[in-house]
Amino acid sequence: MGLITLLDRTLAHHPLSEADAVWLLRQTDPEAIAQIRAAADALRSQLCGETVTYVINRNINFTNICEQHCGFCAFRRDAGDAEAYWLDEAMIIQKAREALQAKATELCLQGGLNPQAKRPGSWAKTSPGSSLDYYLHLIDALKSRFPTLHLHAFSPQEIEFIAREDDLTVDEVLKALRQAGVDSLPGTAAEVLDDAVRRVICPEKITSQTWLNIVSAAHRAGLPTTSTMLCGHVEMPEQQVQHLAQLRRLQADSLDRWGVGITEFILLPYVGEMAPAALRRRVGHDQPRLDEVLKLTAVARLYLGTAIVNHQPSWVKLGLTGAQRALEWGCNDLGGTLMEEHITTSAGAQGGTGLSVPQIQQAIAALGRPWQQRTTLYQRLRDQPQVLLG
Ligand SMILES: C[S@@+](CC[C@H](N)C(=O)[O-])C[C@H]1O[C@@H](n2cnc3c(N)ncnc32)[C@H](O)[C@@H]1O
Ligand SMILES: Nc1c(NC[C@H](O)[C@H](O)[C@H](O)CO)[nH]c(=O)[nH]c1=O
Ligand SMILES: N[C@@H](Cc1ccc(O)cc1)C(=O)O
Ligand code: SF4
Repeated sequence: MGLITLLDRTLAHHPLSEADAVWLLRQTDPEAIAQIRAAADALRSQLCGETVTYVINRNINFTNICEQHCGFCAFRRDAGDAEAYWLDEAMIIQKAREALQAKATELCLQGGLNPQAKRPGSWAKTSPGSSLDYYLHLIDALKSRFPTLHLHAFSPQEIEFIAREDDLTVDEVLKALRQAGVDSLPGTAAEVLDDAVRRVICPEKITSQTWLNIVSAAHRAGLPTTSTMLCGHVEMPEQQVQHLAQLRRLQADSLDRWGVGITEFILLPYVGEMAPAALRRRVGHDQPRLDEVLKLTAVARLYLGTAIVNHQPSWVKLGLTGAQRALEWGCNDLGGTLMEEHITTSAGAQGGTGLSVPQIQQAIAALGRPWQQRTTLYQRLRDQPQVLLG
């Protein structure tokens, strides 16, 4: 089958096969790549329309103390290191209050896996207390004060960490967090869902199957998730497509069984500049290669098809101009204002740590597209999409 026929079939919602997706990723001819971009952009237009959405949120990375040592992570520290930090609850509440004043609808909470983060409480069996009680107390402190803020919190890796520390099941942890006020989970820690890649870049992390099981368990517990892929390091096109295939299958299964699933796909290009030297040297580039990221952005849009319709680039990692380009390669969302970001910024990302609402709106308007504020779960917040003139 020729390229044009394949792309036309995809636009007619014929699911792309894994072999065809790999073949698309291997295209190097500029004309072929232009066709792939155009098809991804057309599918975006068909499934999402022209409007580009964004969310007003604050990102809080509440501790960088982490028991793991992922090969790409410049953020983690050991307890006692000069730059180690662990925000207390009063500080987190203060940040949430500021977020609400800035009209945020969401707090995104993620941190290191800190074995000291324990509290006495109903789940505690021994003296320093339980990990789950620490997280529950934090969520309750935020939800009781700011009941309208959507709490997008804790990656599948953090869920597994809590369960392991307290000898609980993942289901028990998810149920308790949901009851306390967690509204959805960030789908980070996915990296590449291929255990050969994970052995190289994050050998201590949960396996691919455990990530899939926890995301599925979250959906079963009524918690939507996002989905991500950390790309641009040691992985091959086959492994990238394997990752997308597992997301597509998981989404079909979750929506079919529980009517709750993945809300968006976010490509996270590896930033190596200040990341640990071993992987940085092996990868051989410090900032994302935009043309590779854009091609993968387009193929992800085409492969995920009607299964995951919202695609978001990471402006933190690509810069706002790179993220604008991604909006022409299949993306329909610009993500959050963030207000602060520490994870990829500490790795040397150049996109900055926050965007104002006017910056986001102007970046979208400059592409001639309407913008609209959304909630975390993609409900549109204003009645009419608006276009900034001039
Ligand atoms: C830092 S972790 C925070 C939550 C938790 N510690 C975990 O690993 O799931 C969130 C995500 O940031 C991303 N990340 C970390 N370092 C990065 C880097 N140098 N470049 C791009 N993304 C990075 C990874 O995809 C990781 O899963
Ligand atoms: N939280 C970080 C993000 N993105 C989060 C999104 O803005 C938002 O929470 C999501 O779209 C929910 O629907 N990106 C980063 O690069 N770093 C973060 O810490
Ligand atoms: N964008 C992710 C969260 C995230 C992404 C990248 C990071 O480096 C950190 C966090 C989500 O909302 O699900
Ligand atoms: S990516 Fe997450 S788990 Fe891995 S070292 Fe960094 S903070 Fe820890």
